[in-house]
Amino acid sequence: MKSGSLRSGVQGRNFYGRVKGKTLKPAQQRYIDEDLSKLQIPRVTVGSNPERAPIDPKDLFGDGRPLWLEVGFGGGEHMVHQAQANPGVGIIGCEPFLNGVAMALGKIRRAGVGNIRLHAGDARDLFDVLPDACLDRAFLLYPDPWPKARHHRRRFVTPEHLRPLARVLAPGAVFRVATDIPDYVRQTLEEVPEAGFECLDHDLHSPWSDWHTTRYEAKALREGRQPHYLTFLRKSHDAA
Ligand SMILES: C[S@@+](CC[C@H](N)C(=O)[O-])C[C@H]1O[C@@H](n2cnc3c(N)ncnc32)[C@H](O)[C@@H]1O
Repeated sequence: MKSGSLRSGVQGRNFYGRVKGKTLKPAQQRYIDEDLSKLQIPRVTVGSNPERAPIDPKDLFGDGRPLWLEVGFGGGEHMVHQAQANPGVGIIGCEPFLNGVAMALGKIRRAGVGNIRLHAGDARDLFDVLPDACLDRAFLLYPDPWPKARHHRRRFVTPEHLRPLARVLAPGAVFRVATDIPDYVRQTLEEVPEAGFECLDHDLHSPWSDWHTTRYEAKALREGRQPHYLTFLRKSHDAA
C-alpha cells in the first residue's frame, strides 16, 4: 500500500489524498460515503459492523446474481470494464488507496454502471464479513510487488490472505492473477495451490478474451516489463 501525506481541507477530489496506514479519518470516510450515496453505491459494510457479522450478499444487489471480487482495483479501469461487459454480475471492488477510490468513482459515474459495490479498505476486512463460498470469481491484478526479500511476507499471495480468499470463493470459482514481477510469479505458483487452488494456465499474453489493461500494466509495459497472467480454479472445499 502506498503512503504519503494527506492534503488538508475539503478540496474536491484532492481531499481523498493519500493516507498512511489503513484507517480512514472520519472526514475522509464521510466524503467517500457522500460520494457513494450520491451514486447510490452501497459500501460493503465493515466499519459499522464491529462484530464482523457476515453480510448477506443478496442484500448488496437485491438478488442472487453471481458475485465477482476485484482486490486492489487501483484506478478501477478493469473493474468498471467488467461491470459494463457483465451487467448480470455483481462486482465488489476493494481498494484502500483513496486516490484510486476517487478515480474509480469518476469512472463509475461516467460509465453509468449500477452493478459495483465498493469497500474502501483492506481486503482482509472484507473477507471477514463475507460468508463461505459466496464469490464466483476473483481478480488480483498487479498486486503490490514488495520486491525486497524481507518484505515478501507482506505480499498478497501469502496464506494470511489466500486462506480467507479461498474460503469465500465457491468451488469451481476462477481466480485470476496478473503480475510483472518474476519472483511474484514464483511465489504465486507456490502459494496459491497450497491454499486450495489448481493452476489452469500461466501465459505471457492475456489468455482472457475479456481482458482490459490497467494503469499499472500500462506503466509496466512502457518500462519494458513482461506481464504474466495466471488462472487458478478453486478446488472443492473437501479437496483443498
Ligand atoms: C500495484 S497497485 C495495482 C492497482 C491496479 N490493480 C492496477 O493494475 O492498476 C496494487 C493495489 O493494491 C492495493 N492493495 C494493497 N494491499 C491491499 C489489500 N490488503 N487489500 C486491497 N487492496 C490492496 C493497493 O492500494 C494498490 O492500489
